[in-house]
Amino acid sequence: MSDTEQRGTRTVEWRLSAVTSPRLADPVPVVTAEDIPYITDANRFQNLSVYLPWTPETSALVGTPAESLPGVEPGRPRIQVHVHGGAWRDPRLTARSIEPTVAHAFSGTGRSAPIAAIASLNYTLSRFPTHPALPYDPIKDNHTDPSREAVHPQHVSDFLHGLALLRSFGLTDGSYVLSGHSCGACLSFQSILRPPRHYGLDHLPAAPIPAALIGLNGLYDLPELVTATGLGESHAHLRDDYEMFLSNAFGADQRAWPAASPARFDPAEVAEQVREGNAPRLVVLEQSAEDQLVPTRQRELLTAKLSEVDGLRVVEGNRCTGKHAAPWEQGDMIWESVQDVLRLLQQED
Ligand SMILES: N[C@@H](CC(=O)c1ccccc1NC=O)C(=O)O
Repeated sequence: MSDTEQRGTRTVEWRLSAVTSPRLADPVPVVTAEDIPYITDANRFQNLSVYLPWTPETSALVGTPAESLPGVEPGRPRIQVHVHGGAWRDPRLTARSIEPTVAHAFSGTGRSAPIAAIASLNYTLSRFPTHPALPYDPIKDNHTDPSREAVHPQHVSDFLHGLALLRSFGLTDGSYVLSGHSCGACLSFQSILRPPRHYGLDHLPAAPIPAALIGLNGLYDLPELVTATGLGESHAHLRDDYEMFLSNAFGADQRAWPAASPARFDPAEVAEQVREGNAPRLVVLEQSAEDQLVPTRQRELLTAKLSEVDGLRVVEGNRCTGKHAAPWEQGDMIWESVQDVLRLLQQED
């Protein structure tokens, strides 16, 4: 292993690799640094990966330690940061799920890509005692895997530690677009629209502020996911699954769920964050009408709530179609959505 031990965290070197998308004929070469820990004595999910397009400049980085994000421009959105989904519990859905999107973003060889880097974060998961192949129950398994025992607000805490590492790599306010899929969308909106103190995380630094937030097939109103009206007829059969994984991720006391739900944030408080420059002015919400896991009502509720926020532009995107996982599995939809956001941001300049 070429990694070197340092201060209880690992330094990871840039290496040449390739990523694929089912929608592209050929693998796309990239320069990547994978699984960079963002906290001392990290568990196996407290890390992030960075992907760069393969260019003469980035080739020169291969074999050197990944310590900065090349191509950051102050105040210009040149970076995408992504948070994966998986119901806060699926160990098979990781930061690598952004790779098909990376392939689309960096497939135009010779042309300079509109963004300079894509970072993708892992975070500690919650228990998943009923996973068909990889079940984990803290009591039965005698706490052998802390990387699968998170309870809210640990997911937010991990994500903020990850953004703090990216800040030390050069990420600044306005220099990136933040995307999240499913529970990753929930985590992004939780972490950016409310300050750390909302979760009792006052000891953590606030995140660098993204230029825009993109929610993809996201979960935004947790109490509604366990009610008949919230789920609707099409998704009513998922009630017990939702109740199980939301209880594992947020605690069984459902009185704590509203404060953790982006669709229930106080619009006046979010407006104050926007006014002070501590939250983005643009939010794009993507929701596939054919999503078999997330009811479209989740997006409707968040659109309605965030439309009450003075100074915030809320746009319903139309790039996501097909099943719940299609956006990250195929990559092209997420990349189209990021490009839409870059265009919307340009219009505002
Ligand atoms: N394979 C996943 C399914 C899943 O991710 C999921 C299921 C229902 C509603 C939302 C989901 N994902 C959100 O992150 C699981 O069962 O953990």
